Amino acid sequence: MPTDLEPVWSRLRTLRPSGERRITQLFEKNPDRAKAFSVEADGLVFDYSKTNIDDAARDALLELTPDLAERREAMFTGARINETEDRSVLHTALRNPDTPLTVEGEDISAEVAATLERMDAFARSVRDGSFKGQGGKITDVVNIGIGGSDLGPKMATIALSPYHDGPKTHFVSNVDGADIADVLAGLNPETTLVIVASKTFTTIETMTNAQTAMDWMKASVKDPAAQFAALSSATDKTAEWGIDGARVFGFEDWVGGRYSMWGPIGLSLMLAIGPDNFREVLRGGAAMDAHFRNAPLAQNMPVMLALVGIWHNQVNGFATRAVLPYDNRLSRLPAYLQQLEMESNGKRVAMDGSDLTRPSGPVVWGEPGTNGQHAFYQLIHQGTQIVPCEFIAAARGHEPDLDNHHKLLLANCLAQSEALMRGRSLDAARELMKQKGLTGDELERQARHRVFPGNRPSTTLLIPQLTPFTLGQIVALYEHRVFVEGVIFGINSFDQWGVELGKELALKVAPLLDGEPSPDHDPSTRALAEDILKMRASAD
Ligand SMILES: O=P(O)(O)OC[C@H]1O[C@H](O)[C@H](O)[C@@H](O)[C@@H]1O
Repeated sequence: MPTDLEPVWSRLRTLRPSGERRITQLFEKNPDRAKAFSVEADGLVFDYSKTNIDDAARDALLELTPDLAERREAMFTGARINETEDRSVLHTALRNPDTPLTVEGEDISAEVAATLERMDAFARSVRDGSFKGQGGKITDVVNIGIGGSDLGPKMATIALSPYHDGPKTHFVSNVDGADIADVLAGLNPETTLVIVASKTFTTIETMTNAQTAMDWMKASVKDPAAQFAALSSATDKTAEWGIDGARVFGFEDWVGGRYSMWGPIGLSLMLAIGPDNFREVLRGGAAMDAHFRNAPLAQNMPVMLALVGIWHNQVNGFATRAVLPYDNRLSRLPAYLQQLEMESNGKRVAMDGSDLTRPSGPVVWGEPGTNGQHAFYQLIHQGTQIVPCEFIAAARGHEPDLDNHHKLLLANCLAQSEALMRGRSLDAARELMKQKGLTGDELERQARHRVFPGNRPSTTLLIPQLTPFTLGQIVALYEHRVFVEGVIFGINSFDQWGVELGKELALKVAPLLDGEPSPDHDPSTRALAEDILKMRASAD
């Protein structure tokens, strides 16, 4: 029976700062605040001092976690915590292949290690050219997958481009033919390896793209299936595609799609950066696991990241959060986190089926800095909504010759969080206008446009450098944040029934586009389908 947290939630509401209290005052009161409201984990620093959380609020937030230790152990040890699908949740086992783990009589770690060895051997053979396409050494790899079978490997492959020394890696996800057409254009089928990544091996987008790739390959090579590999939990289905079992890498249903980049779904990443670097990603994830399992809650990075998020969304009512990596190679991290966070915690009922009494997860969005600064930061600084910002920055880049760029990047990151907190008062804005020679009503009017309310919260995650190890730490950090939030909300973070509906509906609508009458659809949908048919006909 989960502990009743209502009294803690009520207290948290009373601890929301009144309009008068500013974050800057918290720093005045406590000169050690920057350190006291930061957490370290194996070289990573998470600074949440530029938020309106004070000691009392932090203490109360920590009281939201009475069940956490027990639930955390339940996850790590393979209890069936995904109750609506009756499954264990063991993606952590994928990055801890050397830690013995037996679940329900099955030696999980041995299975994980064996699959990793097979991936390793296959990746080496592709990279060294001993595995050949029908036109010689593999030059290009196309990963076909969607959702969790795309976002993780794609995000990580972009993030780790300085480590690429394997074949060029491409990703196709959208069922829009434009996606696969653009990727295949210019590739040589004789030296391309196609990876079909799908946990279920039934996802219509992926299967449609895979068929198109197979047809493309068939037009040029004798044995197209020989240049296909498959990553799936449904290894029975991969056989139907004629893909040799030696190139099929299976995983169990205890790996959720959005948590799957650590295992076979990461094959495209492994091919790009090599098995040794891939294992470094795993080591980074495992280091964050150990930290999450062992660090006291107040010094526990995923726990504090989760509690800060809860403070902003559930307690203060800020509806979204922005993830702002000041690292161009983390350009797909916001998209990755959108699936991780919103598919996991975008729920409306508790584990027992009862309605939630407060919001679950917020809307997550973002773009790399500094690009975002020249686009949507206007709203973040001066809009009427408060958007808590999660800045991410690496102390060092990978381009020593361009260190001037990197310092400027970092300066921008720090400047933004400082400006969000401090703002600019009306008096300071008036002074600026005075210096420009304005007076009277015009000075006042112009000054008001230049006021920044400030007191806007942000956190900063600092990493030494974006490496395979630190990327592993970051991804595992966010995974565990989602877990902690899910435990506190009392929801199941590991199912995704909300996505299933879309899959069913698309199949039901398809006949409309073939001109078949279908009274089951609403008038708007029918009218739109008719317009589409008319437009398509007039273009013929
Ligand atoms: O890997 P697949 O079985 O093809 O699934 C791909 C994606 O499908 C659905 O959209 C699920 O909601 C995602 O969690 C999953 O990652």
